[in-house]
Amino acid sequence: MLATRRVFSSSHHHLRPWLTTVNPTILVPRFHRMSAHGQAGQVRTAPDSEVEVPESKKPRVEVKGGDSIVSSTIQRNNKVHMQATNQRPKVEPKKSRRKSKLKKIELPEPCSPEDVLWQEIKLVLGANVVEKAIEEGVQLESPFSPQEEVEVVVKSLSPGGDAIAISTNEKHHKTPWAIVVPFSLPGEIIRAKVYRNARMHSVADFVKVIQPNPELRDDSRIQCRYFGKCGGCQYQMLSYESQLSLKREVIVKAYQKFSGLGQMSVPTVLPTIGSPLQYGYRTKITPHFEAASKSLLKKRQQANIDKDEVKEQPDWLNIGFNVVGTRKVLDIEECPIATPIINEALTTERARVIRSAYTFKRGASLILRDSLDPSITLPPDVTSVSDVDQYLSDALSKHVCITSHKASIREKVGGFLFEYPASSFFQNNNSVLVPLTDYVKEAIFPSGAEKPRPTHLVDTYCGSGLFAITLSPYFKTISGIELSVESIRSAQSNVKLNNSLRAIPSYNKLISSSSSTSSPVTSSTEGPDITFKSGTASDIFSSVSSFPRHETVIVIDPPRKGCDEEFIRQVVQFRPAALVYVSCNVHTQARDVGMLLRMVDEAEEKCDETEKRGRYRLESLRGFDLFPQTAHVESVAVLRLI
Ligand SMILES: C[S@@+](CC[C@H](N)C(=O)[O-])C[C@H]1O[C@@H](n2cnc3c(N)ncnc32)[C@H](O)[C@@H]1O
Repeated sequence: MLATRRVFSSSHHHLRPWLTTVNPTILVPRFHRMSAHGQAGQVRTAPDSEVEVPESKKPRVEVKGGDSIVSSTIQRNNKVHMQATNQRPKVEPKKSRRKSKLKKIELPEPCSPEDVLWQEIKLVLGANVVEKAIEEGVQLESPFSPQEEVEVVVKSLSPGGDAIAISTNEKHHKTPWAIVVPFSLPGEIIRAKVYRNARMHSVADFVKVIQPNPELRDDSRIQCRYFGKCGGCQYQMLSYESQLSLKREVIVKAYQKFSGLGQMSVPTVLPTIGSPLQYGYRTKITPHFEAASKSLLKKRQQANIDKDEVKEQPDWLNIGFNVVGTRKVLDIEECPIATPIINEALTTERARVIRSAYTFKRGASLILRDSLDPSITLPPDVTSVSDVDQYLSDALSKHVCITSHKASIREKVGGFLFEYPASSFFQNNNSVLVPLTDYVKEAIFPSGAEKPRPTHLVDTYCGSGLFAITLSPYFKTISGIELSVESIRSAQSNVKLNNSLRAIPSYNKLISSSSSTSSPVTSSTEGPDITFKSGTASDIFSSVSSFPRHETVIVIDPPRKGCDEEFIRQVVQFRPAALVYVSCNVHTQARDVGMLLRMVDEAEEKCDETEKRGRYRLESLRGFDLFPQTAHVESVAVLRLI
């Protein structure tokens, strides 16, 4: 899963930046991911059951020094099967020591990924049982030792896509204990191999399905030969419909567990909006690789082998994504959720890394981003271009893959163009951005609304201006704020770029098909007054104090950690007509929305009748699927002043 949404995630991720010092086009911050969005290699789907794998695409199954990970997607007769497991380094069980040293149960940080998993484990084991264990204050002893294989029945899916299961063997039930295992579905019986014990649960590798859930699982849907091993995707064996409904469930549970709101305050979560593309959608991937070990470099030096002499990919060099649940790199030649242009470029980039395999002092990450060709200058100098229509048509259709983090990326979202540095944040699934931004617009301007039509927009955590600019035809005044100075510069130049393009009749003609149908407040020639400011989100309120609050909408789109309390306090004080909270982490969104509604209640209770500003209703909740085949869900919450 992975952008790093951000994908990974970003995420949605534990990221450890690590800067390299070698080849400039691949010198990007290096991230170790525990999970990433959608990163895997490709095989073509066979129409019926199993997936055909061309001979050339069979994974290399290799064991190095006894500790490497072996493909969990074992192939027999050129078919991909969800069977077999990863082989991890042998860890001798330390049973006797652990028995005598019972540790206190330490609870995870609220709303962290560990906490989200823990809440799901509690649900499976029974909250009472867990509370009792916590009260007694001891770490229960795992019934399993590392490396032990166990047959489990899956009870539920965690929001991260891992299954929460319990042993099918009653002798293990004396201790309340869950097993967390990937690639498994509710109701299934799975063979799993424990590799780590933690707070009232063991983490295990998937070994094989003993009894599938026939209503959910169909392994013939799997399009990637690395599925079951790569940490990127979790749901390729599911129908798309099932993926969307699982993602809706994640939102339902997140609001139950993390908002602190009563049932009456939370609306029925609407069905998740799917991505128009379910494969080949991802516009950014960041595969990585390790450098040769010092001893290997020394050996080659002693043997007088030139560092440029690399005939074929060395056995130790894997270029790809992390093996699920590990920091080991899986060699991946193709990622079926990435766009075709990215996959084409991946071959070239891999070859370049292989040629320079012995020149890297450290591991590094590659960056591959799908972009409209930024070498086509925009706006064009219409006086010198002979065929403006053709020129613009090329500019809006010719895709390239950018591999330098310093280069500029160009993307089209409906009738708007966005340019931003390759290293900056931008949503990683272009195909869903028109539905997403249209949805936000429709939430702001619901049909049949009697209240004053909003005229002012505050785009907080605005990045390079996605919401501010796509919503610009509908507002008189817009103000955006963002921490990254680079992104703010992009947002400012994107306003200018789009204004210049709008002045070209051929451009308007070209993009009219993708333009929105509802009537804008401002005409395209007039344009709203848009200002962007760099800073932390709560700083925006000093600049928008003159905005009429009953005609103002705030869009909130924070990173995974959500908003800080100060920001929420300022929103409560300002109290605009509506809030649209877009989030890549529904758990922090639920926490923030709950906190906001409680703060509003408190403020209303404390003040005099004349000072009351009104309460919000959480009007709607809906997921958007920005990352098909992965467990990730984007959640949009709409709050309106009653
Ligand atoms: C999920 S992205 C959304 C960006 C933009 N709305 C979009 O969709 O392209 C979150 C953005 O918040 C920015 N950010 C992180 N912390 C922030 C803060 N405290 N105040 C303002 N912006 C912040 C990040 O740089 C990032 O661009």
